[in-house]
Amino acid sequence: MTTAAMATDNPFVDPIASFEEHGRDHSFAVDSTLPVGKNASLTLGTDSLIVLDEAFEKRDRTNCCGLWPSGTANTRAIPFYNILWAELQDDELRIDYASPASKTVVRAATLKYPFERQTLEVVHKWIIKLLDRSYGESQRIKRMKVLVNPHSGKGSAEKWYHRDVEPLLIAARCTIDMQKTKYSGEAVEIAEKMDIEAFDVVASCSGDGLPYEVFNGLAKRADAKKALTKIAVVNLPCGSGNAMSWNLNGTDSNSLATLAVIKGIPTPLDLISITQGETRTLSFLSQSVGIVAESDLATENLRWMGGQRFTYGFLVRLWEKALYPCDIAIKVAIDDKPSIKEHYRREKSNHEPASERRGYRNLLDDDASASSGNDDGLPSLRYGTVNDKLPEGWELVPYDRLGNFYCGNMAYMAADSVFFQAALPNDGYMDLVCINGDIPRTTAIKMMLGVENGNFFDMPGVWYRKVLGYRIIPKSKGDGYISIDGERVPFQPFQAEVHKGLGTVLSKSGHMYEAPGL
Ligand SMILES: Nc1ncnc2c1ncn2[C@@H]1O[C@H](COP(=O)(O)OP(=O)(O)OP(=O)(O)O)[C@@H](O)[C@H]1O
Repeated sequence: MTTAAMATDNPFVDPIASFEEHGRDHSFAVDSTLPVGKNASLTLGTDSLIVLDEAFEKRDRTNCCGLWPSGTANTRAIPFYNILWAELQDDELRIDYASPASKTVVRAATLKYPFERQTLEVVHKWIIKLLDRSYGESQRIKRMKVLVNPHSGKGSAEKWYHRDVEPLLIAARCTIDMQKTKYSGEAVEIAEKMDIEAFDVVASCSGDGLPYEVFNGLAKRADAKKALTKIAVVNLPCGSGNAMSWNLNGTDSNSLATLAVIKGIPTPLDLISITQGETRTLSFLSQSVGIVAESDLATENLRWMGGQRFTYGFLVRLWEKALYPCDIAIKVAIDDKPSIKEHYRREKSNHEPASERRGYRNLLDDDASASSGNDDGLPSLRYGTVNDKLPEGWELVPYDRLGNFYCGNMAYMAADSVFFQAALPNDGYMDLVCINGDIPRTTAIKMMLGVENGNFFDMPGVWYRKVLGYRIIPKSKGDGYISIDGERVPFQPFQAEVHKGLGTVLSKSGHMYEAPGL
């Protein structure tokens, strides 16, 4: 049988290898299949390692509840994405991989095969190829600072770390320095003081609160710009709100998120400077004034309701047609939905390297000169602070019927809630949604459902813009709610401006969020 025929008959033959091999020598095919032991072989397929082993048939006929891609009784296809490591130990070839235990759980597992000493060089080369295909552009053996918030969510973060996270990191040969946070704000101090040369990643086993602290700790350093570029901030979801993990890992399962981090690609992330009073902080997720802030922050007493508490708070306020009058000045970048869609599609097909996705070098914008700053600290503020006079061209407009002011830097705000369908990790814009508070109740409920079913962006009452900065001055008397990344801040005016690609995260694609998009 010719190789070409084999390729069509046998789904496990790498078609590229077959094509290259056709009419040439047979070196690639020999190299991609490694005979191991008497009745087994390992083949580098198109996107999987194909393990052919007579012993499977006797040992396990169940294909692990159908969780592996289909093979025959004596083959197993392990996606390269699931391969964690491979090496020679004594006279054995050892392959560590993430084995599916259910649809939402993977566990570290190992394959071991003996090999002949005289084939050492061949096996060695084969391992190099396997690891190349398994990691692609993702860094291997990541050096991880892991922070565990024992109080996150229902208080299980430490247990989940030891059960779901650590074994996978060890199997992938990551180096781990784990620390439990002892008090609120400690992650800021840890990030501010850490040796950034000794680590590649800070992973928080928590909700979104700890990554927020880590970004802000890195931002406090004298070498903030370098630290935010070098250290990837990631979330291993253990909280009640795990938006960061949904956006970047596509899951709130700890073990699947750990695998996504192990295989994650460094991705610049826009960060937003918030000035309020005399403070300057960084936001990575969202800012809200009005119904969203209040539904989240004013329902802490309803925590027992779990995820439903937010929906309940939202519906009560919708029913009351609550208004949150504000004066707002906005530096708009794109203000109509067709242009936003076009921008989104253009960015989706843009695969320029990470180094090109930071700063405002290429933005033809009058304010670009001050964008990057000249020193190693945080970039200077192009639009000044909330205490400065309004930047030129900005105009404060009364929004007296405002119901919801919601500005996002990521797409998912919670599981199943893609509020910002056009959000991109490093397009240099924030996504701003404004909704009037006096729209009919039925429309408001349709909008709420639209967030879950993906129709939200196109709804007529949803005012969606891409913006570079804004100032907001709440007008109601007394104490209201403003939320920055889910944390309550004083009910006072604040100003925001975005810094293109200032931070770094790990993502699956290297340039997009895991949300369905537009
Ligand atoms: N040991 C600790 N004791 C009390 N608070 C802590 C401790 N460690 C961290 N925190 C605080 O817990 C808060 C919540 O952090 P987390 O990252 O888990 O986000 P979250 O999504 O808000 O959590 P939750 O799941 O509780 O809603 C953070 O503000 C952090 O400062």
